[in-house]
Amino acid sequence: MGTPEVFDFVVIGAGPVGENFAQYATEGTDLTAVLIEQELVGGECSYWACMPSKALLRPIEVETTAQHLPGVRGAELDPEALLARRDDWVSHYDDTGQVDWAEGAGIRVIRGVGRLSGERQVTVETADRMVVLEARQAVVLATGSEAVVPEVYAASAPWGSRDATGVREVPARLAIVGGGVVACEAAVWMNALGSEVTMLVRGDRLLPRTEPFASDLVRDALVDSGIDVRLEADVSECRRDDARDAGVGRIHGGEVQLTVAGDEVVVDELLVATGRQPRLADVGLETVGLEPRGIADRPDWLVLVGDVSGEAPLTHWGKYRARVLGEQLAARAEGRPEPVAPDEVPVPQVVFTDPQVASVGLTEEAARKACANVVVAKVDWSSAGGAALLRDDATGAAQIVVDRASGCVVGATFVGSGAGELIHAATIAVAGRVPVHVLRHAVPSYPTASELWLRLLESLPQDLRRGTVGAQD
Ligand SMILES: Cc1cc2nc3c(=O)[nH]c(=O)nc-3n(C[C@H](O)[C@H](O)[C@H](O)COP(=O)(O)OP(=O)(O)OC[C@H]3O[C@@H](n4cnc5c(N)ncnc54)[C@H](O)[C@@H]3O)c2cc1C
Ligand SMILES: NC(=O)c1ccc[n+]([C@@H]2O[C@H](COP(=O)([O-])OP(=O)(O)OC[C@H]3O[C@@H](n4cnc5c(N)ncnc54)[C@H](O)[C@@H]3O)[C@@H](O)[C@H]2O)c1
Repeated sequence: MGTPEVFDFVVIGAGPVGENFAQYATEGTDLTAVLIEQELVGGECSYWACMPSKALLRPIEVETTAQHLPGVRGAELDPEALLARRDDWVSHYDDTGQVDWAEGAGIRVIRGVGRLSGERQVTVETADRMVVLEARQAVVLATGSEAVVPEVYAASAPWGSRDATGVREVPARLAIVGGGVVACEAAVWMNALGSEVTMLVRGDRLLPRTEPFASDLVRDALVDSGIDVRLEADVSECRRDDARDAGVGRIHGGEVQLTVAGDEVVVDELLVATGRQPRLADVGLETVGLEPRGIADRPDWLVLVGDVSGEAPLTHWGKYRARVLGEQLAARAEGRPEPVAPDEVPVPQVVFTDPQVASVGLTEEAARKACANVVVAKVDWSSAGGAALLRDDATGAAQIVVDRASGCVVGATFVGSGAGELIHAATIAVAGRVPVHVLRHAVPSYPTASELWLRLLESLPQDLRRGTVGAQD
């Protein structure tokens, strides 16, 4: 295998997070990084997750919006063109552009499976040989996450999120197990593509990590669009003849028969969307005396970032952490003062259903646990003319959660058309700890959906708005 090739940073996994880490750890320095990738540079997000799903969802949202805008006639979905758009946005599963970007930034790319093989050492299994690498500063695991498939479905070769985003054959009847983000978003595009969709949700609401009012609004919208949403629907059995891997996005066998709370549900395909877990298996942890469960107790030279870290499994969050860590480790390597990041940074998320659910920071329930005294303001989506103008069937709501002691917004949730583009204002307010009496002077333009902020601030008690608040009730 020869003498190890030495880099400052050896990064296993070239998803968005690995790429960002390598960029920020080397930019403007003499430090070197290598990215090891077993599939496509750009990772799950670029080819099988964020990009294809959003490429599919946007035309659907535009079409349904157009149907509720008097003055527009003839907006119609073209399924073939929709799938072609998806293929364009995933660059036809070709990562040349991202490899060129990495190499242009001075980052080496090695294709193969990377595994730890000793302290600061990684061995890469490429198509034709083993390559040994050594990290002067750190080995960075950015290996992402993998879907968790409950045992009951394992023998039925169900669809995973890759099949849903990479759909080629549209099943006439599709059951989706799960009520999280993947399940809700996939239900929208599979329904629009013509599947008769049944959602089998174990819990008593969709999107269990968001505000309950958001769960209700999304459920109502999914039901209105013709989706059968079944809550508290436990699947006890799953049978399928001729289960096989027919390729990504193709139907994986015969009919699927599910026993759901005593009822039989028969479908042509089953999508299992029951969550993801950090991809820590088969990365060679045992070679340095570690195992996935004890990963928190690892040496300084081994860094985890992105989905594999167990933090919020979101591209923007992983990339943020990669930027921060990259800059910090570069500074440490060069003996410069390390840039400091705040201890608490709020995590935003947008669920691209219709209506969209955009949230940041704490939910009301979490805020009540974290703060002694919390004030909540909630308004209807159509309370602001600019929001109502976006489509004539506008439904939704906006909510902010304010910590009375500091007068600052600690959480916000917007549910409505285009809500995703509104959330950054809330993120700035929460991250910047801007008191609401100051936010009053951030004037939203008329008539934009941002005027929801006016309505929200007007709903707060006067003392909070005026900034005369103490720690009183
Ligand atoms: C259907 C779906 C839709 C999503 N939509 C959104 C969205 O709209 N917005 C959002 O913020 N998040 C979204 N996410 C989450 C997002 O995809 C992840 O948070 C993001 O991809 C994490 O980036 P990452 O770089 O940590 O991991 P990944 O993107 O998974 O990249 C990890 C890379 O490491 C490689 N790898 C793993 N092990 C090895 C190894 N041993 N050797 C070499 N290479 C290896 C993998 O091949 C992969 O390319 C979505 C997820 C799903 C499933
Ligand atoms: N727009 C976005 O930002 C976006 C889109 C898609 C995915 N993602 C990310 O990907 C991650 C994974 O998404 P996901 O939807 O797979 O996970 P999730 O954690 O959001 O939802 C999992 C769902 O499956 C249910 N579930 C878990 N185990 C089950 C079981 N044994 N039987 C039946 N139901 C079960 C849960 O109750 C929950 O409803 C998310 O956490 C999210 O951060 C983000």
